[in-house]
Amino acid sequence: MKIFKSYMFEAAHFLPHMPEGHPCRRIHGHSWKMELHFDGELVMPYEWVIDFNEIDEVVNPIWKVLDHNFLNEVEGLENPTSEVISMWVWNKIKTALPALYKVVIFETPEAGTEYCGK
Ligand SMILES: Nc1nc2c(c(=O)[nH]1)N=C([C@H](O)[C@H](O)COP(=O)(O)OP(=O)(O)OP(=O)(O)O)CN2
Ligand SMILES: [Zn+2]
Repeated sequence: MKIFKSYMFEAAHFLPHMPEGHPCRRIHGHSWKMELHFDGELVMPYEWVIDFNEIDEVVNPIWKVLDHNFLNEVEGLENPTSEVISMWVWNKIKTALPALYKVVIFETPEAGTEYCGK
C-alpha cells in the first residue's frame, strides 16, 4: 500500500554556478511543493500504513527550516537545485520514516525532481 503527504513552502534561492546575468543566478522565489511517498503494509487495527500525524511530527521541523527562508543559507543547500533539495529532505527524514520511498520536489507546477535514494 502506498500513501503520500504533501507540503508547500515559500522560499527564495539562486543558483551560484549559473553565469552572470542568467535569471537563475539572481535571487528569486518559488512556491515549492514537497511530496513524500511511503510504501508499507497496513498496520492493524488502524488499517493505515503510517499515521499522517506521525509524518508531520518528523517533517515539521524540516519544513520550518525551508519555509520563508533563503535556501542558499541553509547548511547543505548552498546550491539549491530541486535535485539537491530532494536529496537533502530524503537524508533528513529517511531514518525516522523508513517506509519513505520517494521525495518529489516541485520547483514550479511544471518542473521538479523525484528522488528515491539514488
Ligand atoms: N534540473 C534543474 N534545472 C533547473 C533548476 C533545477 O533546480 N534543476 N532550477 C532552475 C531555476 O531555479 C528556475 O527558477 C526554475 O526553472 P524553470 O522551470 O525554468 O522555471 P521558470 O518559471 O523560470 O521558467 P519558465 O520557462 O517560465 O517555465 C532552472 N533549471
Ligand atoms: Zn529557481
